[in-house]
Amino acid sequence: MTRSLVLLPGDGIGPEVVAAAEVVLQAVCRKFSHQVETRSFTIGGAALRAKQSVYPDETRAACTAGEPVLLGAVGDPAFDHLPREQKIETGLLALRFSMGVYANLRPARAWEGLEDATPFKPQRTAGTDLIIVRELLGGLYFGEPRGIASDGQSAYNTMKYSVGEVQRVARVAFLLARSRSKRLLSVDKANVLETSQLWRRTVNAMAAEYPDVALEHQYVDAFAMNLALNPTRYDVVLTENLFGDILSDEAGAVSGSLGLLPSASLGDGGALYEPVHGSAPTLAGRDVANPAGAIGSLALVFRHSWKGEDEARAIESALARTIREGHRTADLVAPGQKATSCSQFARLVAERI
Ligand SMILES: NC(=O)c1ccc[n+]([C@@H]2O[C@H](COP(=O)([O-])OP(=O)(O)OC[C@H]3O[C@@H](n4cnc5c(N)ncnc54)[C@H](O)[C@@H]3O)[C@@H](O)[C@H]2O)c1
Ligand SMILES: CC(C)[C@H](C(=O)O)[C@@H](O)C(=O)O
Ligand SMILES: [Mg+2]
Repeated sequence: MTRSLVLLPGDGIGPEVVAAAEVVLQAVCRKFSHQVETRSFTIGGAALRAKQSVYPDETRAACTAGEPVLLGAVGDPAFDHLPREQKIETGLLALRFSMGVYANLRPARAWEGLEDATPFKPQRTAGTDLIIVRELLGGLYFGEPRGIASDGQSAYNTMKYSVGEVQRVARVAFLLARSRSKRLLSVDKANVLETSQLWRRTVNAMAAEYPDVALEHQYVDAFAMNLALNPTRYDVVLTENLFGDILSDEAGAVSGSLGLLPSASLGDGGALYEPVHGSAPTLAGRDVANPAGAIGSLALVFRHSWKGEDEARAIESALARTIREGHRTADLVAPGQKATSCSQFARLVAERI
């Protein structure tokens, strides 16, 4: 059977980390005798330059046809001045919205061999293995009305959630918790925000359907601290869009680098896979980016889209072994120390599949 994967290399380091994931994909196909056909489309600044649109029609058609999509990153400082409707980041949100991917799974773990690479004490981070389930299509990112007043002296965004929006992402989190440690933490700001009060009430009401899952709640400010103090305490963490965006970058620091974090965005149809990091413009074109987040995202393609748990584990084990054996990209070495390049790191992972 031939599987299809849509590739969106995007901007900055995006094409380099996607190319790294492709090298690993080829190794997986050889080992497991799979055939995967890849097709690449433009998005973001690259698409704006080539097609005058951040999310061109042919890219949209490919991404909404039901096949999994692997995105590198988007973002280009040359276009930061554009108004919101034309912004590259607005194109990324349009991609996610068009694919209907409301549950963004962002796993973060401590890596054996990287104990000295985080600012945290290894005895606190060792054993960290958590997944943030970030609601991806609601909240402040999409709420209307939004805008800047005509006199330019004030601006506003709307934080909005419906019961249905909370239920569909909470269901993913409850089921994930059931398949793991049976513990679910929901993070909100219910002491201040009505959206969070609705969020908490909805999640509490659903808990009866999952009596085997122990549900806990924390306010987002307290959890931001606890994630740094005690990351090993947490397993599945459910939260709304903006809180999840911020907390997942913090989880990147707990792991050692944002470049290590993969993600899977799931909905009722298609699935979008992307490293958590952005286009890191200062690293682009230098073969220095860490491709682990993109390679880990490929593992998630196998796990969630292709029912390929063995393949996913093979990729994750090869990644862990490469890191354990001391191969580190520039983000993980001390200044002046020799680093493994992005492309070389990918080859090392591929050899270990
Ligand atoms: N999913 C996405 O496409 C996505 C995500 C985040 C940011 N962005 C966009 O990317 C651009 C840059 O944003 P930013 O600087 O805030 O975030 P960023 O994630 O690009 O970079 C943050 C920091 O992490 C480092 N970093 C990120 N990825 C790395 C990797 N793979 N290897 C080594 N180091 C890595 C960068 O050098 C930088 O120091 C912006 O245009 C932003 O909107 C896109
Ligand atoms: C670039 C931006 C729109 C995006 C987000 O906020 O979702 C990014 O920060 C992420 O974490 O994927
Ligand atoms: Mg982010």
